[in-house]
Order: sequence, then C-alpha cells, then structure tokens
Amino acid sequence: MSCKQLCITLVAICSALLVIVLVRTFTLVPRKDVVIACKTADSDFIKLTDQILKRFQKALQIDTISFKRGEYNRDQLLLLGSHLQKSFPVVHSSPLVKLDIIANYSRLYTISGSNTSLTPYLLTAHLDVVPAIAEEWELPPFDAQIKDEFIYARGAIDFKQGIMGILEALEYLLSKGFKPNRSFYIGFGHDEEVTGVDGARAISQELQSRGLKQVEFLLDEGLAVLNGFIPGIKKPVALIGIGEKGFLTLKLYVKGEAGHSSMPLKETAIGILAKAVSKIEDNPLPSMLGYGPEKEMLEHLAHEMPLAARIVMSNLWLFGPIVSWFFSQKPPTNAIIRTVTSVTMFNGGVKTNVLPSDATAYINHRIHPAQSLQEIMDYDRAVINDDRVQISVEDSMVAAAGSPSGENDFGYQIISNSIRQIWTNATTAPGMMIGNTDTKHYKDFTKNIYRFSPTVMFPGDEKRFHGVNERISKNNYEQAINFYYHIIVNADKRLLMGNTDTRHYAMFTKNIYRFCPTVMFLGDEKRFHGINERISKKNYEQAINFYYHVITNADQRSLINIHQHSDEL
Ligand SMILES: CCCCCCCCCCCCCCCC(=O)N[C@@H](Cc1ccccc1)C(=O)O
Repeated sequence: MSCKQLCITLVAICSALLVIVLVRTFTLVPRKDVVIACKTADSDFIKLTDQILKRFQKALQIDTISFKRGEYNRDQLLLLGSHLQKSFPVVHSSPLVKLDIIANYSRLYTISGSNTSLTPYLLTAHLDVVPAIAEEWELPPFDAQIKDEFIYARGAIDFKQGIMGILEALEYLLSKGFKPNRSFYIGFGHDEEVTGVDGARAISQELQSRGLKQVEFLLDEGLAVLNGFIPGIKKPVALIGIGEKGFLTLKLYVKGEAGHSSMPLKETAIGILAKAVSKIEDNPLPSMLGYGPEKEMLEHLAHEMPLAARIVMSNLWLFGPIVSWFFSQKPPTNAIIRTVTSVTMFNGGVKTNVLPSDATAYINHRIHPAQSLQEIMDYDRAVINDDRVQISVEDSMVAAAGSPSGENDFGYQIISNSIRQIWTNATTAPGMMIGNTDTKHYKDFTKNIYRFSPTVMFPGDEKRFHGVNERISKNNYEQAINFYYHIIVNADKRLLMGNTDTRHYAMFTKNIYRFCPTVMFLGDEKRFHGINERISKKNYEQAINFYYHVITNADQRSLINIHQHSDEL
C-alpha cells in the first residue's frame, strides 16, 4: 500500500469513528416525563411534625441488631413491632389492611385494592440493623439525638427510614380515606443484615403458599440520591438499582505448628496468611466496565455532562479504559466497575510467646454481574499461589440480573417519576446495587426488581453505612415519607401515565394535555396493548368531529366564543 493510500485509509477510519462517536453522543437521550413536582405547600404534602419525628426517633432507639444468622436481638424486634402497632393506629385497624407476623418477628402487610384484575406490587424494607461501636460515634448510636438538623442513629439510612417512611405514608393515605385500586404488599424482614433467610425468605414462602404468582414490581432499599459521586455531574443523580452484585465470602486457612517463640520457624501460619492476604489486596480484579448495568447508567447520564465527558461516556466502546482508570480512583465508583475485594476478618495466635497453630482470614468479594463465582475463586487461587493456604467457600450468591428500565416498564417509571416529584432537580438513571438486599428472596415473583433508598448522600456519606455516625437529615426523612406517598399513589394507576410522546415537546410549553377521543367502558382498558383493540364506527365519527372542533376552536386569538355550534347558542 502506498503512503497516499495509507493516509486515505487512516482518514477514512478516523472519519468513520468520529461519525459514530458524534451520532452516539447526540442520540443517547433518556426518557423525561413531565412530572408534577411535590411542593411543601401542597395540601397532600406530609409535613414532618414533632409527633412523626418522635416516633421515628423511638424506632431508632430500639436496637434491633443482627449479629449473625439466627442471632439477633429478639426482644428488641418485638419491641419495635409494638412500637409500629402503637404509632400507626389507622394502618393497624383498617379493614383494607391485613397484618401477618411471619417467623415471629417479620411483618407482612396486605393492602387490598378494589380492582383484582390489577397485578399487586410489593414494597420491602428491613427491621434489623448492624451493630455499632458506640465509642467511635459523635453521638450514641441508639439515642437518635439531633445535631445540626441531622438525626444520628444506627438504622437512620439502613433502613428504618424505609420502614417508618412507608408506614407514615400509608397511615396518612388511609386516614384521608384512600382506597387503593391495586392491591399491594409491604414486607418487613427481620434479619436482612445476616442474609434474610429467616425473615424475607419466610415472607416470600408465605406469599407463595397463598398462591401469589406474580407482582407487578418490587421496590426495596438500594441506591440513593447522590450528589457529587458521578464525575462530571453537578446535579443530584438518583440511581435506581436494576441489578445487584453477587457476593462470595472465602475462608483462607493456614495450618501452622505450635511451639516456643524463642525457636521460630522461618514463617508462621500468620506470616503465610498475611502474605496471601497482601497479594490479594495488591491484585484487584480487572475492570468490567461496559459489561454490566453501569454501561446503561453512564449512557443515561451522559446527557447531563459537559460535552467532552458526554462524548466519552456515550462511547464507552472507545473510551472505556480511560473511564475505568478514572472510576478506579474512588471506592464508590470503583465498586460499580469491578468485582471488589475486602479482607474483613483475620485471626491467629493465642499468646505472645506461642507460635500460632493456625490462622484464618475471610475475604468478602462483591461480584460484578459479568463474572462468575468460579472465575473469582480461580483468580484468587492463582494470585495467592501457595498450596499451604486452604481456600473454601463460606457463603455466596450470584449477581442479580438487570431488571427492565425502559420507557414502558411500569415499576421503573413509577419509581423514577416519584423520585423526580420529590427531588425535582435530580436526574434518574438505572444503576447497579453494590451491596446486597432481601430482594433475592422474591425473585420468583417478578423480574421487575428495583433497589432505591430515598436517601440523599454527599461524598463521604457512604462510610456511614455500617460505619460510624450514620445519620439522616430531618428534611431528608420528610422527603422519604413523601416519596413513599407518591409511590403508593402513582402505582395505583392502571397504566403508566404520561407515557406519551409529549415529553419530546416539553420544552415548547407547560400546557401539555393528554386526551384520546375514545369512549371506554370498564374492561376496555385491557384492549390497550392487549388483544381485540377496537373502536366503534360511531366513536370513530365522534373522533373526527372532535378534531374538527379542536382545530376550529383553537383558531382564535383568545378564549372567547368557543361555542360556534348553532345548537349551543
Ligand atoms: C456510583 C456510585 C455508587 C455509590 C453508591 C452509594 C450507595 C451506597 C449503598 C451502600 C450499600 C448499602 C447496603 C445496605 C444493605 C446491606 O448492608 N446488606 C448486606 C446484606 C448481606 C448480609 C450478609 C452477607 C451478605 C450480604 C450487605 O450487603 O452486606
């Protein structure tokens, strides 16, 4: 090939790449419905009264700690149960609500809707919390004291704001006479923090035994309203977890030889294990950027970014390695692009002058959906490369597949729109839940599983999860209650409202109206996107005349003389 031909080929390739990059940059635009913002002045806005605040604080003061599987503060769980019973008298006495106590401590509420043809949905949360090392906290973890408008307590964001937020919203709605069309369930497990095998799994079995086959969607705890977490985006980003990482806990064990410390061997069990652990930490797993839900997230968010970042994010096929490097720099973003590794426990030795007879460490991996458990095991084995270190699986779960997040996915859009009603300046996007939830126990009921906590977070707040100084602002708790209020109201619709092309015209006017000149009788709603869609001849004639009148009536300077028909004069 001549030099000229080579230049022409290179120019052609570069031009083609440029065209692809630009087309993707300017065509990836997410759905944006026009939502009606929830304002504090609205008559149905639930204000954070002293009473509401006090009962939240009381719930936080009850230390419903889970320590390990089957080991949790049983008395405290019962206490929390009676606190809920007392705090929400309308919920607990409504003929529309049935409460079942499952496995002694978990709670399953069934709220009966009037239209049994609508598939019910499920809201879940958990009653338990992780332990807290009180001495390290600014304020005691189970006092729920308020400082600078924040309530500090274990469970404030994981996840008693969910428990109390859901029940506050329901209490309010029922006390205003709300009678749902669509039935729904509320499931509160009591041991989520130790995998939910006693609580959520039992709730799920109870639902199955009742013959429940399907729910429309499930909303559990999960991602949050994030400020400053995604590079390049200033406005809040509310991520809805459509998938969930898997986990793999490995036990590393080294058998040593006990003896007097004055005559040591070259290496002790502790030394051998320490080297293995150090190799594991020095060799993070590779980035999987582009192979999981994070791809959808970045493509969704690209339009919120400055042009250069937008070009990069819209074209991960080309710029993936740069983004991977960038995201690897901070723990929250690192967590979404790869399988992560945490050495969480290390034990060995009994006395300062005794050689350890063995040593044990636990490695907790959170697995990216594009990787298998076996791949991770093989990787660790190869990295450690020492037969003296025995590796066994302590616990595991494969990653959960991505739930649908398209324009017509009812559950996703209900959650997304409810978020935007509360956090009006936020943009929503599908994301991947980096921790685990109780949702694994409900996966047979639906593929529409979403994980979102109504929690506002700023950089650094992620350390409060299972860490010290867990807290929520009073304002955020009020938002949480109103978020669940909107979820319940919005999900009570038959169909996804606002799901029209109007969103593409929203920049031209706020006067957007949606009406079909269609006459409907009960049952006809099933014909939409269903079978036997039809219109009567008469109705079609009416439709034509309706549009005739829309055109003639709108052809005026201002709103006078609308009624042109002689029979109306
Ligand atoms: C793009 C940046 C993303 C930033 C994300 C920030 C959101 C932070 C979410 C933090 C995860 C919270 C998880 C809460 C629930 C929880 O702790 N679940 C537990 C469940 C579990 C228990 C025992 C064994 C395995 C699993 C867990 O994941 O450890």
